[in-house]
Amino acid sequence: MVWKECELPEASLYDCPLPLLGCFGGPPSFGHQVEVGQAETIIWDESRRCFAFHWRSLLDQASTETYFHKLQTLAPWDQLKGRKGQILRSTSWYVRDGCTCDYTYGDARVSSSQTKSRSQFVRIMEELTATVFSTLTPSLGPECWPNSANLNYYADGTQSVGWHADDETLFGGESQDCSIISLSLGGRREFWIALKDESMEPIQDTIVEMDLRDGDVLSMEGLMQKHTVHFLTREPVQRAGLSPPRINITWRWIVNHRRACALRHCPVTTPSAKIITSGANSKIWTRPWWPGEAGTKEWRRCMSCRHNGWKGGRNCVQVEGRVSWLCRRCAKSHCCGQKLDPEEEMVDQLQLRLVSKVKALQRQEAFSKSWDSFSKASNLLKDPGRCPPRFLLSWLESVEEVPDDLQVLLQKAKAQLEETTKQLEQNTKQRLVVQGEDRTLMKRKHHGLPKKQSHKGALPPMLSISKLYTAARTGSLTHGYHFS
Ligand SMILES: O=C(O)CCC(=O)C(=O)O
Ligand SMILES: [Fe+2]
Repeated sequence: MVWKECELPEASLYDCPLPLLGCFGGPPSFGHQVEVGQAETIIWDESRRCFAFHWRSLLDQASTETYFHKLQTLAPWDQLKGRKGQILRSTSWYVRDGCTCDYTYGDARVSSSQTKSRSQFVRIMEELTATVFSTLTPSLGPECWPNSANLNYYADGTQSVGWHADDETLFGGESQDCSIISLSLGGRREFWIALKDESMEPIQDTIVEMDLRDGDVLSMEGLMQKHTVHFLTREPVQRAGLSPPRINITWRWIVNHRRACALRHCPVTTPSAKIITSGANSKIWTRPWWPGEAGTKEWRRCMSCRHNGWKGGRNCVQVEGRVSWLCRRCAKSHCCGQKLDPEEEMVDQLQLRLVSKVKALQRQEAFSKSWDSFSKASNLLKDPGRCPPRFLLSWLESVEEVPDDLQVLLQKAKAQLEETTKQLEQNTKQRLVVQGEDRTLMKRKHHGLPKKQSHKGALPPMLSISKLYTAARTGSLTHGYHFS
């Protein structure tokens, strides 16, 4: 990770104080043990006026589960689709205090207009905004809280947001200080931040990686949207279709209301505390890539999880005593005894179970032919170990060979899936995002999926296994996860 000081420094914190949210609860941590309620610094770059902080589990599990469920079912979701009809993710838009501004990214516009469930949605968002900001910045009143939020719903790990900056005119982030505060609910996902070059492309050797888990809050402050881009990776193929759903809420301050908005000429109140202390020893600091920060990193596909996060790979290290190149997450879990998240272990076990079942059937001639034609029709690799689990399950279903223990799980998950899908669809407008090749290309490209899709062709109906996790979280499927 190479963050060098900027040659043309931005205004210093002393010349132009910035009320950093990361410093409200006292000095943030710089790579040390984080105290309860304390923020961990992810980026501290005084030369660019870029600051990012992370709060682990700001909301407890009971709250995250409640809000996840309410937002999943009551937010007016817009389903964003790519050119090939694939769902990129769903989004929703919330504004406070009489604002009627729409939100645009690329050429898709999310309206703030009325919907059936809007009043319930607004009530939940008001409550959630109060919960988060009275914890983060207890000394500030509601008039200082953000006046809008963009929500994203990722049904599973195949859905993501490409490299982009939240530099829309509405928030003024392209040229002035702009704070964005994001809350994660549901499944863990990886979030990368990098300095950007003149053409908005991330500079590869400046990527800072982190995990965002259920209840976590991340702030990006100062001129982050001017100098950096961020990216929510897709999960490794083997795991993507099984990863639990995630909702992300990013609060922002609209500082340039649209012409038609009644608040166009109203002054905007943003936090204005005189907090500029930091405890930082240096003017530039990024959270270390762990483990092996000192070791040589190479951009490769991880040899364990096979994740190709961006441009066919990601930062990997050769951990002592092993020949293979591993990504940050696998290096941690393989070599340093650090456990994966329980949900991920469940996914890995399920994948192993599915792969071994498919492999066992493959050894029988009749099934072997069926698998060959299925993998060919679905453009999959023949080796089941290299196939996404949902395809394995689809095939097992198609040959009626779902193991007994998974049968129970499947039936329950299907019932739950139908119910959730019905509720979700009631609140979801279909929107096709047409991908243009103009000035908006950068943003569009950054918000869309990478050009290549790994799986094409006709597929049998598929079970969205991500819903298993919704079920598992509510306890109804707990017993389904015992594997023989
Ligand atoms: O889901 C996330 O964590 C990132 C969302 C994001 O970057 C955005 O909405 O602009
Ligand atoms: Fe963003």
